[in-house]
Amino acid sequence: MGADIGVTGLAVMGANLARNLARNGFRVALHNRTVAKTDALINSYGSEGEFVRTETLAELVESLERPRRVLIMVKAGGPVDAVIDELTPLLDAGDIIIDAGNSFYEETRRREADLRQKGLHFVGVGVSGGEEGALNGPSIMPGGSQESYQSLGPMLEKIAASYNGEPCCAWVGTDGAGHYVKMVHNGIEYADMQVIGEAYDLMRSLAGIEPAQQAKVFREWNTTDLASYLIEITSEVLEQEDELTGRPLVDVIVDAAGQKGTGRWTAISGLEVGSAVTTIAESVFARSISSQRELRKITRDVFPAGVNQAVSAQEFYGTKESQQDFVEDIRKALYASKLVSYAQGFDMLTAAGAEYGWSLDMRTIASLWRAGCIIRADLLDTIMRAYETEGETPANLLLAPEFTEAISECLPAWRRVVAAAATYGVPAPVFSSSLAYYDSLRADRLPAALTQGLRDYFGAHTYQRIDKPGTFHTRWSEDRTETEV
Ligand SMILES: NC(=O)C1=CN([C@@H]2O[C@H](COP(=O)(O)OP(=O)(O)OC[C@H]3O[C@@H](n4cnc5c(N)ncnc54)[C@H](OP(=O)(O)O)[C@@H]3O)[C@@H](O)[C@H]2O)C=CC1
Ligand SMILES: O=C(CO)[C@H](O)[C@H](O)COP(=O)(O)O
Repeated sequence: MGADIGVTGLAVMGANLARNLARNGFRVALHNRTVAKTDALINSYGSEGEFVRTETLAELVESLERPRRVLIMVKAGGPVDAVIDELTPLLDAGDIIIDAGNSFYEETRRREADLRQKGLHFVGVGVSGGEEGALNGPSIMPGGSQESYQSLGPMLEKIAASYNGEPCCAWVGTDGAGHYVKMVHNGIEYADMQVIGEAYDLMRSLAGIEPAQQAKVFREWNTTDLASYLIEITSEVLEQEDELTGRPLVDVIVDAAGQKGTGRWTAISGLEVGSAVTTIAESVFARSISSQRELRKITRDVFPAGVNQAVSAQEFYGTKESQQDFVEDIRKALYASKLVSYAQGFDMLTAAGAEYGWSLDMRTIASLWRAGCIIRADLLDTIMRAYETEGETPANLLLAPEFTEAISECLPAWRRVVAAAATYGVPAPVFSSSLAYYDSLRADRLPAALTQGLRDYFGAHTYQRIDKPGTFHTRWSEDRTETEV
């Protein structure tokens, strides 16, 4: 009997997905470029299910039932193409190649089109949940053809996380749609982490609340409408003591955030599809600034922190009562900013669906993120409900009845927190830009009118008028009369 599926790429994610498949009763053929990893997996976990050890991709393909299903879980980019190039001549029409890594959706579109020509199915699948999720049930976002999902779906649904008995796995759209949805998930993940970071920084810098004490605050917040995996693990990271120094671990970690690309792609794609994903983009830039350590050092030397500002902030927020009020303000600012990042994520999904011809269903996508993935949060169940009412899809999530009241309720606190951050010089780029997004959406008039006037002045770019249809230009360098063009 052949194996049900082959997995190539047995680093943390591939190894755990393979184990998850085997634990769920599938016969799994294993392959890794470095054979020692295959052996390590079989030695440690071989008793968890049925594994077939292979040393080459040819052996892997040979060991599979038809139509063959090969899941690639290697480093995104060139390695995926290298594996596909080696696999393709070994496969037959109707076989399925699955790329479950964090591949760039445009590459998935290219690979899918290319392999379709050769009679193969190529399925780009977004997988989220990290190491633990891959093993015990991740959130799975498959793209590719609907036909391939018929063969693959039951298997993926079986190993996925479940929420109220529903699998967090559903076909989301053709070609690169799965990887696009995963990319947006990661963009939101960046924003989620950045708003948590800003809340931590403000509590510490302005109210003097130390990490261990903040762990309790985050644990408390996890019982509110902020309840989520990332809030939960924040308390664990904050209470961790460094073995070597006895200091809070967070104080000995270098303050330069890494990034592998998905956040940057989200920001770029937002610009391309014309969706203002300011909160998400600002989160990516926050990581970029953190990594410019040399520049930060030089700047700090030129503009030292205002010691007096910090002292007055401590006087203001340091007393027990004002501290409590400030912490509650920060919680509200965090929640409102988080809502904005989800609103932007879904807005760009809507725009991308139209751009790429994907029938992305926002309700389904929200449902997939309710469990298993890194951004899982109670909020996603509410978002799912916001998209449930047929014919009443909100133009923007902030306008859904589920959230309008929440935003109004958080608003005064959100403004106070942003004002405090600016007054005392604590960077809060995402709290601020999320508030600016909200204010921009609700503004009666934007200064874009002046921008249009300036564009017309220097480049004859024309403008439209509020009081009559048509396109107009003022003869700025002549007699300044207006002409319709
Ligand atoms: N880590 C995480 O939390 C998550 C990761 N992902 C994505 O899943 C994928 C796998 O991630 P992860 O498990 O962390 O592993 P890595 O991204 O670190 O990739 C390591 C794997 O890629 C293989 N590999 C690298 N280059 C090649 C090549 N040229 N040819 C063949 N194989 C190659 C390695 O083989 P060898 O052992 O021989 O070096 C190894 O199996 C990535 O796309 C990642 O972005 C998705 C969700 C969460
Ligand atoms: O996909 C993931 C989680 O959902 C991966 O952990 C990814 O590496 C996170 O992105 P980055 O490394 O850029 O923070």
